[in-house]
Parts: sequence; C-alpha cells; structure tokens
Amino acid sequence: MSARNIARFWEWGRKIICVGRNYADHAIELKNAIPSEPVLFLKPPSAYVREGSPILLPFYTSSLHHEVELGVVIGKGGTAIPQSSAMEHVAGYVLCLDMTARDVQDECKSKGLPWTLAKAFNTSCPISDFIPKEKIPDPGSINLWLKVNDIVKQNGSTSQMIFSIPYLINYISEIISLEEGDLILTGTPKGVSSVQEQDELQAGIDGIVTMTFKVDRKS
Ligand SMILES: O=C([O-])CC(=O)C(=O)O
Ligand SMILES: [Mg+2]
Repeated sequence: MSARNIARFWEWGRKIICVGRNYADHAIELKNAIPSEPVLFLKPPSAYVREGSPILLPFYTSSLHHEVELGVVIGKGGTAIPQSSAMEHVAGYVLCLDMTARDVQDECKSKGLPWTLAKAFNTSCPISDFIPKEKIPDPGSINLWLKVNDIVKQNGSTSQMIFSIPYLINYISEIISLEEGDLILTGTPKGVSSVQEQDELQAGIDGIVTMTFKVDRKS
C-alpha cells in the first residue's frame, strides 16, 4: 500500500474544526461580542469541494455568505499540544471558504440551537490546493482576499486574528484530539456578503495561491 499523501488530506475523511469570531472587525460587523475564548464548531468531511465543482446553494437559505479563511492542515496529531511546539504539528495550509447560510444561522442563534444547518451542508468548505508549510514561513502575517464577480469584498491580514495559530492548536487539542489530516479554519475578516446562483467567487493569498468557484443550485 502506498503512503498517504498529505497534499490530498481532504480525501482522508478527517474532521474540520472551525473557529468563529477570530477577527474583531468581523465580530463587530455581525454585532457579536468579541470573544474571550475561541468559538468552535465543526464541519463534516462531506463539506469539502474542490475547484472545478460548484458551491451548491442549500434549498433552505436565501442568504448564503462567503467567509474567506486560512486553513491549517495538521500533519502530526496530538492531545493538549503545548503552544511552544504547536507549529511542529502543522503540515501546511489551504485557503478555505466557510460558506454560511446566514439567515439560518441567525435563526439558530435566536433560538439557541446549533449551527449545523447553517455551516455544515455539502460544499460548505471549498478549499484551494495544499500549500506546504515552507511556502508560508509566517502564517500570522499574510493577506487573504475574496472577490465576487470581480468586486473585492474581503481583504484582511491574518495579523488581525484575536487567537494565534499556536494558541488555537493548544486550545482545540485540549478538548478535541487532533489527528493527521484534520483541518482548522481560523476565522474570517470583515466583508462577508451574500452570493447568488451563477456568481463567481475568486479568493487568494497574496503571492501564494488563488482559487475560483462558481455558485450553483442543485439540479
Ligand atoms: O459565522 C460566523 O460569523 C463565525 C465564523 O465562522 C467566523 O467568524 O469566521
Ligand atoms: Mg467562519
């Protein structure tokens, strides 16, 4: 049997752990409090979608939002990983979209219900090609951007994150053990907005990667 290739981690069926409200400007735009601890939720591996396939609008939303985020791919698992060695557990990165049915999330929030329908549906996690760790020596100071139909909507630096990548790896792994092939979505900067059928989403990390996805309705 050939060794598994971390560059195709999305095929392994591992978990996707998402951090919410990790940028103050995005917490403020949605009128949420700035968190004192990371806000966590999960997506299943069936949320992955790769370039060439569309992002499918769930039938139950009329406000599908884009959230561009840096994804951290775990290369070495662990429990209660100390911050000081956290980066040794990182294999690389991907650019991600945390697609969110915002109207459904608002309803869940008002009823005190979990965000599963808003965040975890099929194609809710578009990802770029795998970016080896060496290509991003300082993941705490890169620029993420997203355009809808060529109009810039999001443009933010990971230096604005409230909780750093080592902090998040330590915090998460105290609660949920991390495994090789897991992905951590680190939160979105401000500028989220809703997309429609046939819109084209383009996103990138300056100088590193770009990706393009079309929005479609399930036929
Ligand atoms: O739904 C939200 O706004 C929380 C979230 O995922 C983020 O901040 O990236
Ligand atoms: Mg998000």
